[in-house]
Amino acid sequence: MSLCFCSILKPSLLNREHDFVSRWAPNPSIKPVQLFNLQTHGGCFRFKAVHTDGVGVIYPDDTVSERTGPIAGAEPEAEAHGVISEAAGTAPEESQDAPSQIRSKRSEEKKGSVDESDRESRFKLRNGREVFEEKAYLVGVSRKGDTDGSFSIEDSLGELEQLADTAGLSVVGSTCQRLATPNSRTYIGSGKVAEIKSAITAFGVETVIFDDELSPGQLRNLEKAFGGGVRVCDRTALILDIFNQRAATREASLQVSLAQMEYQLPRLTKMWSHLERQSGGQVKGMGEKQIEVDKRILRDQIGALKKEIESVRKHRKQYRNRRFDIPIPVVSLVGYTNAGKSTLLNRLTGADVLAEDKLFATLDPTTRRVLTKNGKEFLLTDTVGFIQKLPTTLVAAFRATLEEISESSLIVHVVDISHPLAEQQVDAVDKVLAELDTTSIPKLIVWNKVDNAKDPEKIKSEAENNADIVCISALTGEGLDDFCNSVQEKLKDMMVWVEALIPFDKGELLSTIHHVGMVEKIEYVENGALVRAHVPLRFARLLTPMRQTCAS
Ligand SMILES: Nc1nc2c(ncn2[C@@H]2O[C@H](COP(=O)(O)OP(=O)(O)OP(=O)(O)O)[C@@H](O)[C@H]2O)c(=O)[nH]1
Ligand SMILES: [Mg+2]
Repeated sequence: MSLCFCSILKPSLLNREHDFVSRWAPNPSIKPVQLFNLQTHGGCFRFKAVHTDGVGVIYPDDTVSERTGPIAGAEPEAEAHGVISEAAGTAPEESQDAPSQIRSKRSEEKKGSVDESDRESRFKLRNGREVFEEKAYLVGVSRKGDTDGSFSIEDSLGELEQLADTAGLSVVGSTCQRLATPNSRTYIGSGKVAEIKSAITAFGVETVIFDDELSPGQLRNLEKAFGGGVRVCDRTALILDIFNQRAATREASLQVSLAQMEYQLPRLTKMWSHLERQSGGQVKGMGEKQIEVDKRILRDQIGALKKEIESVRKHRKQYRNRRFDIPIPVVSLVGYTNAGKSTLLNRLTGADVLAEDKLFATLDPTTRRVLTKNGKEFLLTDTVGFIQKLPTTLVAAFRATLEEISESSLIVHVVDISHPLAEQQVDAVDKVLAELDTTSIPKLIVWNKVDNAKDPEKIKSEAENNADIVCISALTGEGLDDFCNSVQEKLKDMMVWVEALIPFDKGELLSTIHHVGMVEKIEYVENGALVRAHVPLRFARLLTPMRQTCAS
């Protein structure tokens, strides 16, 4: 993928020595090649390659595409999809560039290929970066028999458009097809392929985005069918790209890189088979060997990333354990992307987490202390938003972050109740929560953006009849006291009943009971304060030596 819309794999993010170096040359006159910028290009790869001595241009795109033909012994599904692109005059250091620099460099390249008058107007400022707004065309497929009440194909395409917009693309059209089973070679039928080809010409489309994950072979075949340098990609690549653009911390960058590599690993298949074709079969088997080498290198990088993420995970756990020493319950905000989680955290704690009308504004968890009006305390954690068809590689890569959720005392599921697809979004979030093994954690549902709902009164009265639902507007502040009370009630259900005699010289314990527990009665007696209260289990253990049964 190029320009603003690019899934740039950052091989040297962690260990520079793990750079993606390929030593394929069988001929001593051909120097080893360093692949310094591995990008998805419609799910396949475009390597910017230079010889390690910094000279020479190898296999421009055109050469490869001209030579692309049926591969002997290859399954149609597993057609070659690797392309080594021209890199004349490009220094290998480019791999060390920040993504924004790489982006703008690619934007520069693109500038030359687009009509002058059109060009300038299509450079837009996104997330503080100048990006070239590619023209995108969306394609969705609905399966016959898909009647589970989830997102309709139109709804899903609407969401894909939002994702494309977030990634910095301009959507110029879309189409969908109903199929019993997707075509194994091109996902959609040949008539649809022809229809999209016409749209590409008519609208000057540069990128075609499919709403479902495509196989590597399907991606390649579609790119070939559309021709003319049109990129093809799928929803997963788009989401990975947004995450890549949004990753602001080291932890998020690591997790995104891992997800990208895991997405790309199966797509390396047959990448090098062009070598066999170009050499007229004289070095038969070379491409095959190279795939293995490249896969091994990528696997090594994945291994290194996983180790690094594991150390981040341990760090995070230590930090959480330290937090557990303070017996304040942790409440996690979860929900569909754009539901208003960060706005709620900001409103309750005065935090300054980025909250905006874009998908996936938040990638890293932020925890802040909430002090309620009645003097109670709890910790509130904002987390990454979910989406339907969330790539499993992403969930797996973000496990370290998502552990925050599975170790909290209470999960608050924030729903944008004003959204026409609120119900479907709730189902999508529940699906991800089930994957995270959170069934034993109590949940509170928050219907947010009630100020924006068509019939707020109806929604409020519906919520009143359900003890597990609170209606709020994080924007206006409406219902926030009710929210805090409901959180307290839910937390109380998780607490244990204690009766303890707190000596006068341990006064600080008494004030902690007030902050984190629910005090029923305090009686001051000769040698201390006799307390009857609900307290968090961890704190109850601390009080064990002081526990006793009160007389009344
Ligand atoms: N009208 C209205 N808008 C809201 C409310 N709460 C949040 N918003 C808006 O909804 C948009 C998304 O809010 P965020 O807080 O960023 O949503 P989020 O759930 O954190 O989103 P991600 O980080 O992408 O998962 C922003 O434009 C907010 O101003 C609300 O109660 N009413
Ligand atoms: Mg957020």
